[in-house]
Amino acid sequence: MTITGLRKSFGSTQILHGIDLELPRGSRTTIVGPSGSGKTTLLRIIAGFATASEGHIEMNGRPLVHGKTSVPPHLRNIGFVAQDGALFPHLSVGENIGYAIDKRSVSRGERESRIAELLEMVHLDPALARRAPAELSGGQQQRVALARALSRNPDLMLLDEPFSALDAGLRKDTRKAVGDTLTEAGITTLLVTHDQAEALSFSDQLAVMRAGKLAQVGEPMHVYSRPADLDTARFLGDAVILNATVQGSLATCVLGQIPVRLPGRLAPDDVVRWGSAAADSSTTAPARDMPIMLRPEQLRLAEDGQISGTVVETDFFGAEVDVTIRLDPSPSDPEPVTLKIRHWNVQTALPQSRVRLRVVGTAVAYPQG
Ligand SMILES: Nc1ncnc2c1ncn2[C@@H]1O[C@H](COP(=O)(O)OP(=O)(O)OP(=O)(O)O)[C@@H](O)[C@H]1O
Repeated sequence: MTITGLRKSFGSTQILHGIDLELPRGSRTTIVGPSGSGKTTLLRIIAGFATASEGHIEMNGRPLVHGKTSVPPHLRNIGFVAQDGALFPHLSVGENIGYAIDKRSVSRGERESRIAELLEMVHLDPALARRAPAELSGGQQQRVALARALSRNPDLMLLDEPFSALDAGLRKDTRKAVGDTLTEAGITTLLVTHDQAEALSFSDQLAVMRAGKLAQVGEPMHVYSRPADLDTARFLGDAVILNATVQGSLATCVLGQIPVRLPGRLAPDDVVRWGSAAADSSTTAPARDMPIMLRPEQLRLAEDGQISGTVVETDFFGAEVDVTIRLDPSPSDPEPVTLKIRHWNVQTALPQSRVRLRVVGTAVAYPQG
């Protein structure tokens, strides 16, 4: 599916400011963004529940939206699973799933075996078909909602925060089962969420939305490690942001000298313009002050590390511990700098202990701040 120049206004307020997004066939894409950034509005336009003000949507060569003209929702062949699954409470699980299977064109036996097949597809026991939705767990109900959406053999599946009502463990398992099912069926999938971890783990492609625009589109790993701007960096996880002087491809900061690279692309055709001097890796390039960003896991405790400091506090999460460290003052930075790293052993980072640090990998430098 291809979305081009999509805009949407409610009255005089513009909500979507020209969205361009390509969903390769059979792929999984996640749109992540803060509340109110326009994610649901975009999903509703794709589903046909809302109209666009401008722009185009094309699926498998067929135009679905052309400005204000659009194909009605029931002719789009798009499945939709909402946050609460929205199962019909008065129908059994089987009747919910079979709702869209035309009773006139298939026999009762064929219909029942199709329902059983759909239940198996979402990793549920076909015997559940006779139960009422209320007799199922939240995770099972979401899988039934997915089976119902799959019964139409959609070209595209839209998932609007379908896991957000589930508790942590169930959420992870259901997400995996749903993702696997859709990939096995070869269905192009678009998930909307405001959960960063979910966004990074579910998809092949991640689109970060902010204030009605896509701030960055790319592979999740790439967007996480080379965010296009500092807001995206902060939104997708913890970020250590430091003032630095960058010359060529080397930054000098409170952590010593660190190799730096460019932020990722904003969108496929929109390369960030880096000052020509900074792109030049030669040391004759002029030095410039700018912020740099590292992920906390790039800072490691190491006995032979060049940077020393004192642990101020720890925050224990089981497998991991967040360690806040006050760095020793250096001649270039007489003001104390405090930063947070991620460590695996709470015993080697007790509060007040003296530690040494080293930096792993490269930082991302932001010439525009
Ligand atoms: N029918 C409407 N009329 C007027 N404004 C609307 C309408 N629907 C949405 N909006 C506004 O559009 C903006 C984007 O809303 P949208 O629901 O798309 O955001 P979202 O990113 O999905 O947020 P959330 O994560 O909270 O669901 C909000 O400011 C919202 O108030």
